[in-house]
Amino acid sequence: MRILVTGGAGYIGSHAVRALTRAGHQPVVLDNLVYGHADIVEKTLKVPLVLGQVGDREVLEPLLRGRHPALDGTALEGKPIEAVLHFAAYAYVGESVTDPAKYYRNNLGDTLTLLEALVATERPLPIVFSSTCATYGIPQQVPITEDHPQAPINPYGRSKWMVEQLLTDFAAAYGLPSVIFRYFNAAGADPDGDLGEDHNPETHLIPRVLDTMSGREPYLQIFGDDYPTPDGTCIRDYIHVADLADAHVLGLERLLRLREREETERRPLIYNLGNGTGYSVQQVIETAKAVTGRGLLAHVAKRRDGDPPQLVAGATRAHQELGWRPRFPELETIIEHAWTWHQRRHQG
Ligand SMILES: NC(=O)c1ccc[n+]([C@@H]2O[C@H](COP(=O)([O-])OP(=O)(O)OC[C@H]3O[C@@H](n4cnc5c(N)ncnc54)[C@H](O)[C@@H]3O)[C@@H](O)[C@H]2O)c1
Ligand SMILES: O=c1ccn([C@@H]2O[C@H](COP(=O)(O)OP(=O)(O)O[C@H]3O[C@H](CO)[C@@H](O)[C@H](O)[C@H]3O)[C@@H](O)[C@H]2O)c(=O)[nH]1
Repeated sequence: MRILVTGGAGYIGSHAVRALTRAGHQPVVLDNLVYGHADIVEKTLKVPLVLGQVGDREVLEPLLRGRHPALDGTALEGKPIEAVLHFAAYAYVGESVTDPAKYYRNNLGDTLTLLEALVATERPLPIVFSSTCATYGIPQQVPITEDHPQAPINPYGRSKWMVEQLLTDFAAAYGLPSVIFRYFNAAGADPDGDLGEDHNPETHLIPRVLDTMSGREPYLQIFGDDYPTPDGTCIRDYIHVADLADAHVLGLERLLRLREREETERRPLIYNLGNGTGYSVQQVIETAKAVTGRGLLAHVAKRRDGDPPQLVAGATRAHQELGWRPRFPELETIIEHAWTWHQRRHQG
């Protein structure tokens, strides 16, 4: 099936493109390349890349009908899109606080345009949406299950939460089939070593630890060691990016099957994606030392605004309903794959 992957030139989207191809689907990427990498799509993944903004109807409408040329000039053979994986968004929490308009315009505004285009087709096209554990805000209890109240504490999280509301309303009113995945902390890299995390700027913990260990950064800042956790540093649930990618194929195929049997529910299917195990910042550093055999200089800095002390997923629903089984649940493996990618990337 021809599947549109918005944000497919980015970190998680590119891994999902690989998983889709391996499952026999034909992905087409739409990305504005503000943060994505054209080479990864065209040379590594070898799938068509359309350069454009998700909110641009002049790109979107012909693209959904398979009539928009790819960046390299090739046509899409008129084969229409049958479903969408929607990764495209801006995801810098700190920037969302200082420039919320950018986040609401891109993450909410563009997504509204996309959803309108999906329901304007003959039969609403299924969509899988990248949401986040940041929609829960400060958790009342961990592990966090899908029915935990949502109270996001920054504009990024609110933009994702608002899209969840749109999907709920579009399902009820127009029968738009959707899956909402609330990811915990995406990490790691494709085990083949040719895909991985390449954000600029990079704010995520594991790549920053590795940048420091390889001498690209002089030291690591630990944002706060006075949290109510056993060692005082924040606890997160790190989930391998290839496991996230597998979940997307399962979620998509479930939507397609339900639609085929005309059993589409008039509400989104919502799943947390995490391993259910939390690691503190300090534990991540110790594990990275063991994996890489390198040391690093770390300073305790003040808390980063908006960081909840502890985020750990309750993800049994995805296991039970989708048959999702993470292949790489161990933090060691996640860091090992990230390290392989990191070294390869910096060797060019
Ligand atoms: N990385 C994480 O830990 C994490 C956790 C939870 C949720 N998410 C969500 O997962 C998704 C992917 O995250 P990522 O880490 O791969 O980010 P990323 O920045 O690597 O990828 C996003 C891609 O989308 C593109 N893009 C952004 N807005 C666009 C638009 N309006 N039109 C076209 N292209 C656009 C960017 O150029 C980029 O290539 C995002 O929606 C993010 O909010 C990520
Ligand atoms: O240099 C660093 C970087 C991070 N941290 C800490 O490490 C933990 C993990 O941070 P990070 O890797 O930046 O991820 P989160 O901020 O936990 O991820 C959030 O940010 C993502 C957007 O990038 C959201 O989508 C996720 O759902 C949300 O959990 C946090 O406690 C940070 O304070 C440090 O101490 N030093």
